[in-house]
Amino acid sequence: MWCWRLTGLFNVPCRLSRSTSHRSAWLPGYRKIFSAAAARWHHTAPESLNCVWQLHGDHLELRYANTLMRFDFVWLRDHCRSASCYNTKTNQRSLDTASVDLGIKPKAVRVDETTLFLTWPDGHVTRYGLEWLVKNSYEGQKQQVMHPRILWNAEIYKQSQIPSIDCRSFLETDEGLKEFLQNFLLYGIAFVENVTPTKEDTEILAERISLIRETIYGRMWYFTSDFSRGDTAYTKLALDRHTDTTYFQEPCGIQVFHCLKHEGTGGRTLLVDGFYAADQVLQQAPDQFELLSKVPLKHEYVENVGGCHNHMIGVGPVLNVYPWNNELYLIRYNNYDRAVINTVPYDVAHRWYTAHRTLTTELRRPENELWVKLKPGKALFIDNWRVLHGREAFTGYRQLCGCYLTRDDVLNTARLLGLQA
Ligand SMILES: C[N+](C)(C)CCCC[C@H](N)C(=O)O
Ligand SMILES: O=C(O)CCC(=O)C(=O)O
Ligand SMILES: [Fe+2]
Repeated sequence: MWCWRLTGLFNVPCRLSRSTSHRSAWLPGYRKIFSAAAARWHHTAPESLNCVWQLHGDHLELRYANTLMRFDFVWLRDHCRSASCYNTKTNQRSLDTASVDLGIKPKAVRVDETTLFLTWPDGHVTRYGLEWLVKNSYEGQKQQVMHPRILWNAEIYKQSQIPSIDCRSFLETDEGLKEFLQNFLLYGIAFVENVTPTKEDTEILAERISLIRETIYGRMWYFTSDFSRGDTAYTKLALDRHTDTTYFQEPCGIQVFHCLKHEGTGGRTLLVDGFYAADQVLQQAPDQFELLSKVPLKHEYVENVGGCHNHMIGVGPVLNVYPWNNELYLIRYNNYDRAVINTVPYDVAHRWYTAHRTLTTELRRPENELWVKLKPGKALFIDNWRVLHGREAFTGYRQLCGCYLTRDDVLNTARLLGLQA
């Protein structure tokens, strides 16, 4: 499996395994530090280079498992897992962090093969497993991806021949559900087949993996081209690729679509991996990627049709990345619902339009477009934080049902099944 990482705004993402790629980046510098300070480094055992450490004025430096880590002393006191500091039954901290002296420094440090021991001025002893430190340190985190993913264009997606999961296996077995969720996490889309084409059966599917997110559109919704709501979705017109609910402070995490009926032509669904396109931007123009991840934008939904009156505003950049490793986690892209740009001065606005054009060009490449015709019985789950959807214009009567899901609850289900989410 490819492990795609956005290693840094000004780096090209790589497909190398995580340890090799990062180590090569810092090893020369590290060697220098290491040899200059060699006399003061402490080893686990004289013959072992497994773990070495050094106490500095304001931090502890530790090298273990090819990771050079630096820990703040308050951090080390704060994360103490001793019985008086941490409740392992609830997995909650009991220590009052505000009671820790900000100038605290360990009075003794010792390391054996597996554990770091710190004795604090008041005599309290903190123990850390070295493996735990690697996993939980900033330096360790930087080398990890939060969400393993496979970025795709139409060819890659088709080549991987991801099967749809049978409805019964999805509903009745953990293996079926897990396979579905693994596909969903990796690709941002997944299908369930042999679903009874009703709103009620679609609801049962949704509830198998998450809480349903009720919105201004309701809990489970039906929609046709009756313009019952003041939005283009409720017409027969084509809809260009977009993500939904960009005008929420937290856009809906997942969208479920199930076509219950279509007597007519057209109406195919378009799917585009927004992260694949963003990754192309990162490679071609990292400064444009950065701008798209920094400029805050407003999206807005103003509705005054029939009895429906709504005014929603959501603020956030087009690309949302974790600042410590630059990994993308959310794309907000909806040119219909984007509001007036008044959050940046004119020159930044112009640079933003250039960057938006680069991203749009990638999103519109025909080779990135996956077209599917939704049919009764086949439900589609879309990661609305990653994969854009659109539709072709259509004729005739077409009825879609579906709902939005809360992202936290989908990821919760995935983690409980042992998946990294
Ligand atoms: C899915 N459903 C028909 C209920 C709502 C459609 C919302 C459409 C809106 N322009 C957006 O992109 O958020
Ligand atoms: O009609 C469709 O296939 C999708 C319309 C749409 O974008 C939506 O409902 O969010
Ligand atoms: Fe939509």
